Amino acid sequence: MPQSNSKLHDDSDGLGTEKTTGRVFSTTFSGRDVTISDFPLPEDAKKETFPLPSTPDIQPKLQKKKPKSYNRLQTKLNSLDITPFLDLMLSVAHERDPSKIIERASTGYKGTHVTMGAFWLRPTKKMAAIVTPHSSADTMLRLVAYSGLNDRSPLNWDHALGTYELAPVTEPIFDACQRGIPSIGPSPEEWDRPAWAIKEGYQAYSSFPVMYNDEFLGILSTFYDRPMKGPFAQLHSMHQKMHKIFADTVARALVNAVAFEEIQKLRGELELENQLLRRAVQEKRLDNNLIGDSDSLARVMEQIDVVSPTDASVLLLGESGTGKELLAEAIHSRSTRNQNAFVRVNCSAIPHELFESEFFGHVKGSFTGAIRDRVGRFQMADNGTLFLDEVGEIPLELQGKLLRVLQEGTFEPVGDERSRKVNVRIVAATNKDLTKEVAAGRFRQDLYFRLSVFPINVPPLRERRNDIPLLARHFINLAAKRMNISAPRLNPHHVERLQEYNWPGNVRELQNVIERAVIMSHSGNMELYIQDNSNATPPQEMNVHAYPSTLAQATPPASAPPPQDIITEAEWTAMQRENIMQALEATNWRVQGNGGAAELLGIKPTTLRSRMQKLGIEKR
Ligand SMILES: Nc1ncnc2c1ncn2[C@@H]1O[C@H](COP(=O)(O)OP(=O)(O)OP(=O)(O)O)[C@@H](O)[C@H]1O
Repeated sequence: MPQSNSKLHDDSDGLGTEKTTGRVFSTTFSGRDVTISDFPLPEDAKKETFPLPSTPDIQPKLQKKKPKSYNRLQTKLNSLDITPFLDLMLSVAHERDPSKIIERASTGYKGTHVTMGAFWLRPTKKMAAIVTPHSSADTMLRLVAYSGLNDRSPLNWDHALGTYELAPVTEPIFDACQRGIPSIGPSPEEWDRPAWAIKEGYQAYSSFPVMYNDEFLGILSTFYDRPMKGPFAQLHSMHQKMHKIFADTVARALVNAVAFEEIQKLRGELELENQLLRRAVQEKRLDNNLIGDSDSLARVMEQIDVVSPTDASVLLLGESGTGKELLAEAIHSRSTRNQNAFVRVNCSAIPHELFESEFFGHVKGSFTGAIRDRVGRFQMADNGTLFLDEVGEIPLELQGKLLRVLQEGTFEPVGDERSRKVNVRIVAATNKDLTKEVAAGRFRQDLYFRLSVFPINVPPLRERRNDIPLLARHFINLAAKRMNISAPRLNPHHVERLQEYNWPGNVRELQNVIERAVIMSHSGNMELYIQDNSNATPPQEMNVHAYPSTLAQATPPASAPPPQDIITEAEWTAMQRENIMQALEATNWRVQGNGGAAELLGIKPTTLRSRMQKLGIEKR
């Protein structure tokens, strides 16, 4: 049953006399905070239902004694327009911004004889978006909205204790509401009014708990300037029903809005995290893929850093297998287009008659075999990067069409007259000397100029031998991981041999040689099969087709390794020493434990220590 208050504190000294400029107030009374622990919850409290009072009949006495007043009141009640209330409830229910719900709540207290409305919230974690959780956790109430009589805004509302002063929730109200029970005081006799209520002229009140699924969120209260009894009991009863709807609507709207905000926040965080992860993956890919610390590769990377963020066309020039495609990917990853597609076209692999369709797409039926519409590479790369590998292989008669897209950004799919507009950044690569091709009339000069806005020369591997050990280790690890075996060791002798070789097939050939060696390795020992061509002069222009398979070139004789592979005892000791030093250096001289040098070398820490002693290895 709704409660009336029999016991009340005069809490004039607990009104929270501090003046504040905000609209959020601590609720204090009797000089202390109201805490939920002050009012232990009865076990079965939440299971009870609390019906509202049935609407009382207007006093028959009044009808008899003062028929005029009775009629006036009856007319007023009959003509009560609840449309604004319904509109307010709807707008609260649909609102997704918690602070706007609070704002609207403060406008919901209008009603005949309603002098003041107040909304207190528990500063729980759930409501953190609205009220900062208090250090005493969620046990204090805060006044988050209130309004004065009729249209007077809280700003102008002159309270006896000054503007913005707090009318605190009183103990009996709190006690009832936090158990989910409304607290009703229809007249001063049934409500032991505190001094501030007397001063303000509040004669009656009703307070409703704001509950969500048995959870007490706060209190909504209204105060009246006259006793709501006798002829006004019916009005008060109607107000209570509206009040109950108001409290329930606010509770649901608030919980939904807070949850919605939380979802938005999480979605934002997730998006950000995804972006960071994508970036991390990209950087990792770059770091993992582009191996090398030679000066010449560093110079290439400097140029890539400069040109990547621009939209300039880049022409990568270099022998086959030098890493031009990897560098093209690096340009894309470091550009502002990196969230969009990187599309590769190998111009040397497209049959002549399919070039146009490959680049620009086609519509169904435009030629024999065009059984459905096809999107061309330019369309796929819209807002991204199009990598034209082996660009020197594009037939002369198509070069004009390509030039037009590069100049105007428009093209027509085969069999379609409508132009398409695209925004594509071009990175091209070739192992041909394009100036010679231009001179020979096989490549359009205007297209050459268009493509080579920013030419980058990628040095062959033999001109950056410093990169060889790093690349070799990288490829050993990759191959071992793929084969699910532990990575065989690369010893100084291997390195020496790899660095002596001329690598006409560049990094691709090195990768092949290493992969083969890993496949053939036994118990961590690796044999390299490299054809000794150290004196061979690499051709000026080369492409993959002009060369026999490097793997075939490197096929070892079926017999045992050649005699030059045998090393002396002294060389062996030096190699061992070097190997141990490398492991120690790599682990910052940590001998044992996870990721320690002993683990790297695949031996026991005690064995490593005794070898270090034998070889005279001491920390530098
Ligand atoms: N710096 C590098 N670090 C790691 N791997 C590399 C590096 N350079 C090249 N590679 C690897 O070598 C192989 C050949 O590289 P890529 O295909 O990029 O060369 P390319 O110059 O484009 O060759 P082509 O002209 O024949 O198309 C690839 O497997 C690539 O991953």
